[in-house]
Amino acid sequence: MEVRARAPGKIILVGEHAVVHGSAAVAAAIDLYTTSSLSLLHEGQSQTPAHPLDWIRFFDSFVTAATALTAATSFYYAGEDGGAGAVELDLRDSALVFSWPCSSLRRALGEVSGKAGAPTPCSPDELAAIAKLMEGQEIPEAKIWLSAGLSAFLYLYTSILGCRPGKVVVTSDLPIGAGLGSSAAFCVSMSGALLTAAGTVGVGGGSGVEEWELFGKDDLELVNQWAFQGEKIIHGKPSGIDNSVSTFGSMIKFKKGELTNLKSRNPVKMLITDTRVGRNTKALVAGVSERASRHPDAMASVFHAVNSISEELSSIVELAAEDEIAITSKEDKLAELMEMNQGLLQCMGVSHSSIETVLQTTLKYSLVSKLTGAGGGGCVLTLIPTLSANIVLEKVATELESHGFRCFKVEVGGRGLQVCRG
Ligand SMILES: Nc1ncnc2c1ncn2[C@@H]1O[C@H](COP(=O)(O)OP(=O)(O)OP(=O)(O)O)[C@@H](O)[C@H]1O
Ligand SMILES: C[C@@](O)(CCO)CC(=O)[O-]
Ligand SMILES: [Mg+2]
Repeated sequence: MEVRARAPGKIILVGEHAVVHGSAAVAAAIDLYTTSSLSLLHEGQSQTPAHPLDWIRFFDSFVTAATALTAATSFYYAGEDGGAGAVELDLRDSALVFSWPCSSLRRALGEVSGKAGAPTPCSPDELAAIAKLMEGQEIPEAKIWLSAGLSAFLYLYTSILGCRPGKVVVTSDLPIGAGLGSSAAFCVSMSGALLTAAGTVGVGGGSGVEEWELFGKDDLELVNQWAFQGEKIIHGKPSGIDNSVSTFGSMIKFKKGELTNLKSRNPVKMLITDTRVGRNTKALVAGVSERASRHPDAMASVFHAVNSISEELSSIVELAAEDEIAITSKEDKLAELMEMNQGLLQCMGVSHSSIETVLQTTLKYSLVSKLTGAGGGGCVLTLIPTLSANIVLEKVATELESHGFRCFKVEVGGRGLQVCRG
């Protein structure tokens, strides 16, 4: 049985960081996805490549990448394990394969049997056991940041399916660690695939034809709860906004765990600029919390101001959906609110010289930008007004790319988690 689940990345229009401290924020799904494809294996089933092309890929990676050593070791382990098999994670875009023999998982985590209902948070003991299981993996130094994603994977896999053998292949359109919610899309697609394979969600679904299915609200709620636990392993203290918008899609207002769906008739258009400056959400979120504990009153005022901006922006989106304000007036207001939010993100200490370069460049063309996600580098949003000429867009993108940045346009407010069974 193969289950594929895909979950979108997101943009945060306003409210990042402040949302961790209880303010409202507004986010929307984008049309870039992470896909997790899960195949369950029977105990004793061989994990060596079945298809001749897979053997070619296997040997190719063996000679070209040191990481293939890990893959090779995993096949050896699968044999040593008395044929009991392994749990394998193939990160296709990074050309890295990780594998854990089921016997090692059982030794480290005990006889976990898998869980059908709501998640139990990963305990400190479990986290320590997972950290030990990571020691055997050869993660290239330049990609050491992957270890957080691998830990979230091991937690989700073993908690939902127990220590039974299986293989998950992950591919993604999203830049990783750049503010577009790659960690949430990873956790949502993984939880969606695992819970579907466990028969916990999507029961009765599946038309027998290979097509993308949407889940009902209760199933999505459950996937979202599991994905949030995965996000906690990667982020430390997530607000839950990223996994919620990745699971449910659309445009949402999010405050203290409460989600409001925002109807949006004329979705906003955004240019995204990836500064290609690497950053880490966990560290940036911790940095803002430290600033808040050094200056509690000042930061409370900053978070309060962000809350007002998010509330105002969400009511403008809703009024525009009901045709109560014209699209151009809506865009002027959104641009001003985004500009104000960017100033407050600078107060929080999460901007970066590369982000400032994007802001100054787009301002030359009278376009407003703000960072999106955790900041510190990563991606910047530029609002594209309906009436802006294509030639202006081309010029601004060319100038941004001359700085070494990468620009792309996204569709905003699309679908959340989708699943396909093969
Ligand atoms: N496709 C993937 N494969 C493996 N790990 C992934 C993948 N996508 C994300 N991750 C994990 O998530 C981490 C990036 O998460 P992080 O929260 O720092 O950035 P982000 O989610 O892209 O941005 P933001 O949280 O600001 O929206 C990576 O370092 C990795 O551990
Ligand atoms: C920085 C942050 O507000 C958004 C990251 O996309 C963190 C969070 O809400 O979990
Ligand atoms: Mg993230």
